[in-house]
Amino acid sequence: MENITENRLNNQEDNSGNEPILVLKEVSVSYAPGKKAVDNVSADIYPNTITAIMGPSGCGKSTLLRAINRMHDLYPNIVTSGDIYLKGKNIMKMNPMEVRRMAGMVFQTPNPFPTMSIYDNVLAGYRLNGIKLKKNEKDEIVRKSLTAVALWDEVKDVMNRRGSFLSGGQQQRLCIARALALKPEVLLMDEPTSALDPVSTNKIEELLLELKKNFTILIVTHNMSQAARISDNSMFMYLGDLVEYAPTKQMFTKPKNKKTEEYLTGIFG
Ligand SMILES: Nc1ncnc2c1ncn2[C@@H]1O[C@H](COP(=O)(O)OP(=O)(O)OP(=O)(O)O)[C@@H](O)[C@H]1O
Repeated sequence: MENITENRLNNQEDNSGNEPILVLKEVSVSYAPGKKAVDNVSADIYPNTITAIMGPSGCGKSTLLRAINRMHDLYPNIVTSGDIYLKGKNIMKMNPMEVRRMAGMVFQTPNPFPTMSIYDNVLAGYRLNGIKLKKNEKDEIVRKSLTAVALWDEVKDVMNRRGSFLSGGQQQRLCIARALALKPEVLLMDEPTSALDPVSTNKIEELLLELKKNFTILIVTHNMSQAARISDNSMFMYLGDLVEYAPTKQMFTKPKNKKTEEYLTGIFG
């Protein structure tokens, strides 16, 4: 649709002197031959930013996000093409487990492992990766990760209780802690607050603003006011295309593309 160079980010001044941490180059994903759910998407994402990915249902937001941590590899019928560079390394050529460690994923519905304790939930990624840790290392990772999501004080005395014992908002913070425990470069979040009440949503939004000091965050959201509140840059996708990628303020006040404007003003979506 648009020339891909348009989508590098329509305002470089915020990023002067910065190398992108994540580079998408002509990324396409097909679930069935001849039909692209994500079509030739290119974008540079800069460190310590929050990027909102918006667009109507079925436009490819989740599909794009999943490509970034090689989740599509789990299904042989899904074909991904193009290149994705994370900290300069082409993730298409890396071990998928390493990619998933570097690009942590948080889903729409909080999904702590129901039979595991809070403590073990935080460390689940290490277990899945077959990484053995000493007790003091584990304690340190659990404490730091839960502190980073502002959950430590609430759960430090009930660490052996199951993750499912927590409220929905706490469970989502536990899932974010689980992703952070692996010290990722990028956090990929697929509508992480859509199952939460406004108070829990507000806490997660505050948390994301805090976390961006140390991480780079991509968040799929249907909530335009959320995108306006927390994101630095926004992507608008439509029918698999990345139609517009710009600083959020600019996109919300002066969208360049008619489709973006129609979506943001509620004409469709
Ligand atoms: N596992 C799958 N198998 C086949 N087609 C799929 C699969 N997942 C998604 N699709 C199709 O790919 C396209 C993009 O879907 P995707 O879930 O990425 O969109 P989305 O923008 O995240 O939508 P939503 O906002 O509703 O979550 C849609 O046409 C969808 O039907």
